[in-house]
Amino acid sequence: MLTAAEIEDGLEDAMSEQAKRVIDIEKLSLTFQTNDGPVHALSDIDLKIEEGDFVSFIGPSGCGKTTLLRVIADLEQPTAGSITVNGLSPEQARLNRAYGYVFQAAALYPWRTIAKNIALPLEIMGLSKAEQQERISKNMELVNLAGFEQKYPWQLSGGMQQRASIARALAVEPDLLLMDEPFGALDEIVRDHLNDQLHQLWDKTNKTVVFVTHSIPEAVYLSTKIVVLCPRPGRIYDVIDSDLPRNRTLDLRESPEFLKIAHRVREGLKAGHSYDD
Ligand SMILES: Nc1ncnc2c1ncn2[C@@H]1O[C@H](COP(=O)(O)OP(=O)(O)OP(=O)(O)O)[C@@H](O)[C@H]1O
Repeated sequence: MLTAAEIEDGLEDAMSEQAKRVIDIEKLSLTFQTNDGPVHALSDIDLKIEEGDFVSFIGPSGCGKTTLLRVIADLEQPTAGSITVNGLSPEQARLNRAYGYVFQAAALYPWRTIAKNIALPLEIMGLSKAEQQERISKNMELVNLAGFEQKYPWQLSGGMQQRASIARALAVEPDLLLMDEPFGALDEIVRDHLNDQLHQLWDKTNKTVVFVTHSIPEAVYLSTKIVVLCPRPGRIYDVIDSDLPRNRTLDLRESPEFLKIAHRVREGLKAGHSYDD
């Protein structure tokens, strides 16, 4: 028989387990009503994301990756099922500034310096000038852009602009970072470099990241969990919990363990792919 203290310990463990769940999605579907009829963007999605996970959504065009990210961010409403973010509705989580969102294009205001772009959400939050300055310096440093504060976006390369937009998302100090193909438009060498930097940043800060990509090496290199989606209707085909070491460098991509996971992702993508796309 369990003692009262053991029951209490068990309850505490269960509660702290519960506290670590960042995203909980159950039987979630989303159908868009369009002039051409309904589009089943997401169907029967079940997914759990824990604190500190790096989760990639990968799948062919139109399988619902962006829609799923937008549901988490409260930018789209599911038509069935449930979702919580930090135990709250996506709307409450958004109002609590639970997440930072990084878009496909850097989306920086060209008439503002990089520092002023990063300051914008902080001004809206009502932080003092000194607090804004502190967060700008800290996050410019984190993305290796220290010294570029007074430049305008057009004076920076595409990769630097994307790093600046990551710094802007981080400056709000969210525990959750939602990233929609942030490096999709960059050449492969720059992309490798940014993958490496993002991995180190995640490792240092232990944030939870949800990341949309089309690239198998990017998904496998960055993720602790890879969610393979397939289209019509958009659904989860496979969830791969990566057993690669947390400490990673780009040469890991040549290892048999890496290639094995990449192979499983590729098989999942092939199964869900239509060559009409
Ligand atoms: N606002 C909308 N109204 C109607 N249909 C939409 C809307 N947004 C997305 N869709 C449709 O929902 C499906 C999923 O789109 P989504 O953008 O989530 O796919 P994706 O996997 O992110 O694609 P890609 O890789 O091309 O960015 C597609 O068929 C798309 O046309």
